[in-house]
Formats: sequence, C-alpha cells, structure tokens
Amino acid sequence: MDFRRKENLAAQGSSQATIDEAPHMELPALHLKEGKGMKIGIIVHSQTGHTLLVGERIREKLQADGHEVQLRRMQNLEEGETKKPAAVQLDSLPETARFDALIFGAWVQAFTLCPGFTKYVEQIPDLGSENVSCFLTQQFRYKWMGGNRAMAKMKTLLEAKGAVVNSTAIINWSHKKREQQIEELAEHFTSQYKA
Ligand SMILES: Cc1cc2nc3c(=O)[nH]c(=O)nc-3n(C[C@H](O)[C@H](O)[C@H](O)COP(=O)(O)O)c2cc1C
Repeated sequence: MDFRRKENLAAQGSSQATIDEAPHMELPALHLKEGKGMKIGIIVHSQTGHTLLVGERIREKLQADGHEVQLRRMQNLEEGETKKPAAVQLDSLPETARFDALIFGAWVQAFTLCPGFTKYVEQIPDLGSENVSCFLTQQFRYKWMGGNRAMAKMKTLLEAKGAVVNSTAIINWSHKKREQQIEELAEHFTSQYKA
C-alpha cells in the first residue's frame, strides 16, 4: 500500500508550522484569567502534512476565540519508514512548558501510533496535571483500522507523563466526511476553553 504517494498528494497546500498567538478555555480544571485568553500549545508530529493541517484548523478557531496559540510541528529526519521509536531521529523537540493547556497531534503508522510521537513523549519532561487533548490522523476510513489502538497508546503515554487527557479525536483522511470531521474536532476542542 503506497500511503506516502497518496499523502504527498493530499498534503499539498499544507505549510510549515508557525508560531502565533491566541488562547482561552473553559474546562473546570483550568484557571482562566478573567478577560484573558489562555496560552495553548498545539504540538504535532506530521510527516506529510495532514496532522499539521488539522492543527492549523484548531489554531484558527482558538485564535478567533482570543487565545494565544503556538503551533509546533516535528518530523522524523529519516526518509523511509522507521518502525521503532529508538531508531527515530526527530528534527525538533517542541517544548511543553508555559502553556495553560496542550493539544497533541500525531498519526497512525502500521495500525499503531507513529513511533516518532512515542520518541517525543519519552523525551519531554513530566507534564504535571497539564490539561491535554489529543488527536490522530489516519488514512483509512474507520477508526478500528489502527486509529483506536494508536489513540489508546497515545493516551497511555501522555498519562504516564502525568497529563490529564480531556478530549480525543481521530480524523479518517479518506473518509468522505473528512472536512466535517475536522470541523467538528476543531469546534469540540475549542469549546473546551470557552468561558
Ligand atoms: C508507513 C506508513 C504506515 C501507515 N499505516 C497506516 C495504518 O495502519 N492505518 C491508517 O489508517 N493509515 C496509515 N498510514 C497513513 C497515515 O496515518 C496518514 O496518511 C496520516 O494522515 C499521515 O499523517 P501526516 O500527513 O501528518 O504525516 C500510514 C502511512 C505510512 C507512511
């Protein structure tokens, strides 16, 4: 199955991560400063751009709500498929400190979580009881084709770092309702931070 070719085509138009501003949020566990948005970090592992694109959509909505948002993208440096986290070399290690909430994004590789994200989480400091949401992208139309398993792993890894995972979502890239999925995800994640 040639995922790479499909992904490259589909990812056209996606761009490098940028850094901007924008947060504010409403989960009971969060301490929203009155009249101010929150500082929210969106950290994605994205090889071909799908996961980054979803991160960008979330960022747009959060910024529209007045939050200060930083979107950071990391990638594997290897060209081909790397199967084990230990063999992955990441181009960067986005920092997790100084945010009121974090959103992580990654993708499904070989019916489980991409090893680059595992490698990343292994290296970051403890997240304390940081408020976290996470999402995945996958090529197949159904979440049981790797998505659910990858999400369970992603949650376990983040919780082992002390994170409290509030929301999760999976985008099925070849699903005919992909756009709707992305819109709903962005809406849902953003609604968590409304005052
Ligand atoms: C080596 C490899 C293995 C993959 N395995 C799966 C899989 O098991 N299930 C699936 O739905 N998609 C699979 N995909 C597709 C990716 O999960 C999907 O294209 C994802 O959106 C890529 O995210 P990115 O563009 O942010 O890198 C695979 C892709 C590659 C390159």
